[in-house]
Amino acid sequence: MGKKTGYLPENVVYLGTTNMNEAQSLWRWRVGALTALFIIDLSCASSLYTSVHLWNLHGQSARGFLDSLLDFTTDSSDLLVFSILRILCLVGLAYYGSALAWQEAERTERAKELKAQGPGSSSLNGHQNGNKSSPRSSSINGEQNGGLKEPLLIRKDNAVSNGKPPPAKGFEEWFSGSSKKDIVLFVVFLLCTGFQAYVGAKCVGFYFDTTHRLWGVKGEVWQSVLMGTQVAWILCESRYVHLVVDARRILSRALYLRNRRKEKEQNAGATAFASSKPAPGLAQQEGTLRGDKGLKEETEVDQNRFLMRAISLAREEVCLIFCAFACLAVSSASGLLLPRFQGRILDHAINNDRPHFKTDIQLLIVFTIITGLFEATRNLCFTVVGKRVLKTLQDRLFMGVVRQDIAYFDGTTSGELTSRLTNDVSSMAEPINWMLSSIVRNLIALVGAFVLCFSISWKLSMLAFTTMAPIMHITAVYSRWSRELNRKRYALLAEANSAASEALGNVRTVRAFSTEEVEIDRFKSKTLSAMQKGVRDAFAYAGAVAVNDWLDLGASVLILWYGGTLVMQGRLSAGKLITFELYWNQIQSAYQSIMSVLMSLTRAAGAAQRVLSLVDALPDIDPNAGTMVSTLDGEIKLEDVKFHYQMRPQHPVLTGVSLHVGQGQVCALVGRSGGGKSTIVHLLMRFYDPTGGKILLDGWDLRHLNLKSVHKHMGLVAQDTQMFACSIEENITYGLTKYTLEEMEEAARYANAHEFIMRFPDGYATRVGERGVRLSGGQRQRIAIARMLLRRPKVLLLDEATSSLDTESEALVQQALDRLISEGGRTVVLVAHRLSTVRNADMIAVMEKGSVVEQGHHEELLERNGVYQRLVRRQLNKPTPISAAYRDAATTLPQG
Ligand SMILES: Nc1ncnc2c1ncn2[C@@H]1O[C@H](COP(=O)(O)OP(=O)(O)OP(=O)(O)O)[C@@H](O)[C@H]1O
Repeated sequence: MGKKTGYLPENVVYLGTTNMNEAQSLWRWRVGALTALFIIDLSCASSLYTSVHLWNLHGQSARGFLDSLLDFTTDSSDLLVFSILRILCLVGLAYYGSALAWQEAERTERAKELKAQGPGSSSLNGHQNGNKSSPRSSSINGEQNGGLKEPLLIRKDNAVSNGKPPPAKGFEEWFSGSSKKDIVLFVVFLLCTGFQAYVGAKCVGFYFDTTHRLWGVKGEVWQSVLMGTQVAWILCESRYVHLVVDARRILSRALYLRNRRKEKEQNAGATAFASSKPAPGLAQQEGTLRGDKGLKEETEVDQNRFLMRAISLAREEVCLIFCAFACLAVSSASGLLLPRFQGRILDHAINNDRPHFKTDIQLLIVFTIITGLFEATRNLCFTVVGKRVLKTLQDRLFMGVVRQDIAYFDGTTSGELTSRLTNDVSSMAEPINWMLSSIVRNLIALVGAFVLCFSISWKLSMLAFTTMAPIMHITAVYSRWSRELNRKRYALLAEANSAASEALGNVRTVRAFSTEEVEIDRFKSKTLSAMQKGVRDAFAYAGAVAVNDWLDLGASVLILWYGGTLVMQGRLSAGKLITFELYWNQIQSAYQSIMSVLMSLTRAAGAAQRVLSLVDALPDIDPNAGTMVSTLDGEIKLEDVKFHYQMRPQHPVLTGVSLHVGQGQVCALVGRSGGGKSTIVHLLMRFYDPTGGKILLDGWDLRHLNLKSVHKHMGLVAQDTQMFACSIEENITYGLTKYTLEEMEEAARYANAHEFIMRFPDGYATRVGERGVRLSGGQRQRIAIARMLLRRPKVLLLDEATSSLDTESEALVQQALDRLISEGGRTVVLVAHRLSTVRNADMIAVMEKGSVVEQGHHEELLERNGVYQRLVRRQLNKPTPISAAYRDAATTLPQG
């Protein structure tokens, strides 16, 4: 399921929903579940109490009840009383925590509104400005499709992204924030864990009824199940109080946003909110997933979804996975038997039972070899699967990126994309690798060891498991916190990547302006912030692991204490105690392995979201859809074409362009810089679709034609000549599978490129460097022209194709183009500033303010005494560039 607002970048935290119905049902459901838990808890306690008192007729009177309260081993009155007290406390704490969550949600929303209104706002009352909400505030509060369907967002502190540390919080602000609520929740946790430990301790010392039966089942079993259930429910209660508080926050936020929306609608009229368009702030946000028609939904990835996707990615490797699972089954089964043999060997040694001792030693050796062998094979299979999944993922992501609409690339940077292709993919694939190899194995080990522990001594197991609740709680708290932190960290790493590739891509400018230090600082500030987050995560992780380890050791002490007592009483053999301890260690290590996989899944969920969103996003302009075109006459018609770029929606570039270029005609687009000439070329190539009107090619709407087949008949030489880091030959023949060397050389000759190419020692094999840096601008442009000519297109689009050339080269290239044009049968649309380039065109279209203001021949337009004549006159009177530069400098630079 995707989010309604489209792609949500890493500085956004998902909190749930603002849909009122969803929020309310979430709240009701969680409150209901907590109530049910309380009822079960109380039922367990009272059933236990009743069974003890009915069967033992113990503590009938009020006095007896009070006495039995302190009777730890034979009565359960204490459990009943403590259950009632605990439930009352939890209800109170849940209520108070919910109230705090409510306040917190409102405060956060108001602060966000304030922030969005800018530094000018001085009070917390954002209501006065309701009718002129800034783009940012409307992006947060705006709801699409007329409903409260927008997800809840919290933006990270912008200061972090600017490389500056966020302002320090005052104690008041700190303490009045979510910390109070966290303290309440911590108290809930302590309370529940304390009671759990109490019930656990009671389990081992309690005298269960061995004489009575109910429905054929022994009283001992009934009572131990009741007590065991209570231990489990207490853990659930703690968790559910957290969930209720969280649901309250989501509900209060939804309510707050609904009220604010109503207020704003009353103030500003329904128009502002009834619009189904996304708010401009969000629409222009960089790094968002967008298609040609606007923002896109992002694939939301949480742990579970990540798991499902990982499984579906690994589906192709089903044979290897099957083999791995077979090995896993054998190694797990034999691995689970090892502690049993170890315990038995110890018992045989104590009892001096040599024959059994020897047999068990032999069996232990055999099972150890089997376990190791199958374990190694399983590992190998899963590692190979992991590597293959990584490759599939990399390929799919690259496919996903390349096929995106051009509008997407307008709103992102190559550094950001490189970061996705490298960092994010490997961060996502790493846990998949682990997960496949470790999660199932550890689950088997965990469940198996759990059952075996209970079979050895259920009381010992109950005691040991009381430490599981805090371990699980700490792990859950850490993993939630770490997920958000890592989401931010990945975003910062992408920003660092972006800064680096920008600096490296413009390294000459950086050198010319001596801004190396500035660029280094910019990069460092990003990596520093990312590193700080990583270090914080490492500290928290170390803390969580340390506490878990202590608890783990604590459990071992409990096992040895109670187990040792049982051994001394002769109720348990030393070997069984050792077996139990070994199984317990297995449970611990399996649990920790599962947790670390889950934690790495959590960390990787942020990266996975960035990767899978692109993998899943289909372009709005599908180059493979539409009617195939086998030949093209080349007639072009623009009918009232309107257009604006998504990143600047408030600035219309074309306001209604109508133009007809007949088959084989040459049309020159002229006009002021920024008038929209290149935009028309982009629309003809269908890099974007017009926002109004239509473009017809041979009478067909361009949107209905198969773009790939259309592009075969079109040639573009763009303003910024694009080269690949390979040989000149590869650059000229780019995208062609069939060509002859003669054809290539002919194209190069046509473009007046052959001569300079042959002057290079390696000729056509000369490598041009990244983006053609080893060539001059003019050389690059001539190679681009040769590339286009080799395809012999029916429609030529020349966007200032000779702009980088000196007068001599321009004359040479112009000659080549003239020759090509004069061959006839080709429609040419050329954008040019130089008079010499446009004067021979069949038609000149003069563009101003997004529309064609004049059309006609050169002479015709000159006679009109209009915009074209002024342009020509200005060009004829144009001072030399150098004097113009001096003049501009003199008028624009501050004097003195
Ligand atoms: N990808 C883009 N996103 C947002 N705005 C853009 C984008 N490309 C161009 N623009 C804006 O659109 C307007 C028209 O640009 P265009 O490149 O079509 O002008 P032009 O007439 O070709 O200019 P020039 O002669 O200088 O090349 C300009 O204001 C420009 O800033």
